Parts: sequence; structure tokens; C-alpha cells
Amino acid sequence: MTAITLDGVATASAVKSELAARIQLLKAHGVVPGLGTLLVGDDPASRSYVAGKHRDCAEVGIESIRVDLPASATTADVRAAIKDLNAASGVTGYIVQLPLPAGHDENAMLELIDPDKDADGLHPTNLGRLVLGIEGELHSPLPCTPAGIVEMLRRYDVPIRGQHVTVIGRGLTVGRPLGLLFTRKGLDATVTLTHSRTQDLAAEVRRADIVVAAVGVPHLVKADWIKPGAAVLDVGITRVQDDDTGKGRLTGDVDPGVAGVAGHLSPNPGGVGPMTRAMLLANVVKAAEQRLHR
Ligand SMILES: Nc1nc2c(c(=O)[nH]1)N[C@@H](CN(C=O)c1ccc(C(=O)N[C@@H](CCC(=O)O)C(=O)O)cc1)CN2
Repeated sequence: MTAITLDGVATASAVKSELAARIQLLKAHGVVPGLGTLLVGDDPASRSYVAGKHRDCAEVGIESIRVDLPASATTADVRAAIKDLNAASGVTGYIVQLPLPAGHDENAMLELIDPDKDADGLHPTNLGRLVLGIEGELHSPLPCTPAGIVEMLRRYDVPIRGQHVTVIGRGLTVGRPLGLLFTRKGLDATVTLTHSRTQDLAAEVRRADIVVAAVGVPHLVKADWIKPGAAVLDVGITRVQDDDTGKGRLTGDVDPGVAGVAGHLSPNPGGVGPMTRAMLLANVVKAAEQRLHR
């Protein structure tokens, strides 16, 4: 068996086309969505993710506003930049790119974001709405990677209801909110959230119909951990040195042998990452539509 590829590039492209039409409609009603980004420091991966967000905005017709602070920025500088983004009228939503350089309290900075402008769904108010929102429509923004994972599974008709999901990794942007999303009424999955202290990780993965690996440990998830036919989403990404070429390359958390056992597999790169970017745009568009109907 070779797994069906969950193609994040193609799926994100379909989502972006749909969003572009909604953006045209918003503009026809005089609402111009604008995404702000705040990047602190010079981490190359963060720099490239932020650049990608601005490219995506240009592609679909969202204005974008970029604020970059040097690695030497103090917490007071970051606070001031957040305050300015909260006040900026052209910024309908914005993100603080994570991780922040060492020495900054990320949670404290996220709390300073105006929840109505929180394009990432990571402000405690919006995370709290996800906790409270067991059922019904959620009007608050969802964290982008969890939303992208669910959107991709839906578009590939991978069953979620009643399925057992094992999530590897308890980080803020993926693992913790993903469990809340999958267990909402309507999705109705059963979720096991595992982490570095989980006693028998292989056993937790073996009983899963859907596996989400988001830890950043290259090829951690082995083929003999996977229930035949399971859907596997490879989220964690690590830059490793290629021994043959001596060059850096990206590798995911899932061993390539998993493709021979899984029913669906998201590649990495090219899987969940592009969906994360598309869902950020979706949050910006949704917030702008809510503004129009307020
Ligand atoms: N404020 C936030 N910070 C971070 C988030 C987030 O959702 N909000 N998630 C990640 C980084 N991230 C977006 O910010 C992100 C990561 C990866 C990709 C992506 O498309 N990856 C490509 C590979 C790209 C590469 O060459 O490195 C892929 O998977 O194909 C997009 C966005 C942490 N921080």
C-alpha cells in the first residue's frame, strides 16, 4: 500500500482562490483587510515564514504591514510595537511571529494583543473561547495549524467522527489547541495528547486512526507504530545536514517508511505548513467579514 498524499500546496491553493473571491466582495463593500506581522530578531526560519505571509497576502489581495525589530529589542520595544499594531487602523488583524528571542515572555506578549485583532487565535481570550466552545459555530479565530489540519482532512474526506487521534507534542501552536478542536461536537474525535514524558509513545500511536506529529524530532514516527490505513500528518520540521551533499535540508517527524503503511500521509515540506499559511489568511478574511456585519 502507498499512502494517498495530503497535498498541502494544492489544498492551500484551493483555499486561497476561495478567499480571493471573498476579499473582492469585502473590498466592494469598502472593507480592506490588512494583516500585520511583528518579527523580533533574525531567526532565518521565522524571517522566511513572515516573508511567506506577506507573499500570500499579495496573492489574495490582502494589504500587509510588516514590523521588524532587531534581536536587541527590549520587552518595552516589543510592547510598544504591539500597542501600535493594536491602534493601527489599516491593520485588521496581526500576528506576533513565534518564537520570540530568549528573554521575552511570549505569553505576556500574546496577552497584549487586542483579541479582536488576533489573527493567530493565540490570545487567551480566543483560546478560552475555543475551550468554552464545545458546540456550535465558533466566531473567534482558530490557531492556524490546527485549523489547517482539520481543513485538509475534511477536503480529503478523511473520517474524523469517532476516530482516535494521537497528537505528539503539546506546544501552544499545534498540540494543545488541536485536541480542543478535534473534540468539539461535530468533529467528535477522541484525542490522546502525548509529549516527551509519555510512557509508551509507540503504543499510543498504534491505536490511532489519525496521527499528528508535531515535535521536531526527525523521523521519530516509525512505520511499525502505524495502524494500517491510518492518516498521518507530519507537522514538525527540522533542518538537517545532508551527509551526501553537505547542504541543509528540511526533514519531518515521520519516517519515510510510514508511506507504506498509512492510508493518507501529509508530506513535509508541502503538507501542513502551506495550510497553516492559508488558515491565517482565512482568519483575516473572517474577521473582516465580521467587521462588515457588526
Ligand atoms: N505566530 C505564530 N508563530 C508560529 C506559528 C504560527 O502559526 N503563528 N507556526 C509556526 C511557523 N509558521 C507560521 O508562522 C509556519 C511554519 C511552516 C510553514 C511552511 O509553509 N512550511 C513549509 C516549509 C518551509 C521552509 O522552507 O521552511 C512546508 O511545510 O512546506 C508555514 C508557516 C511557528 N511559529
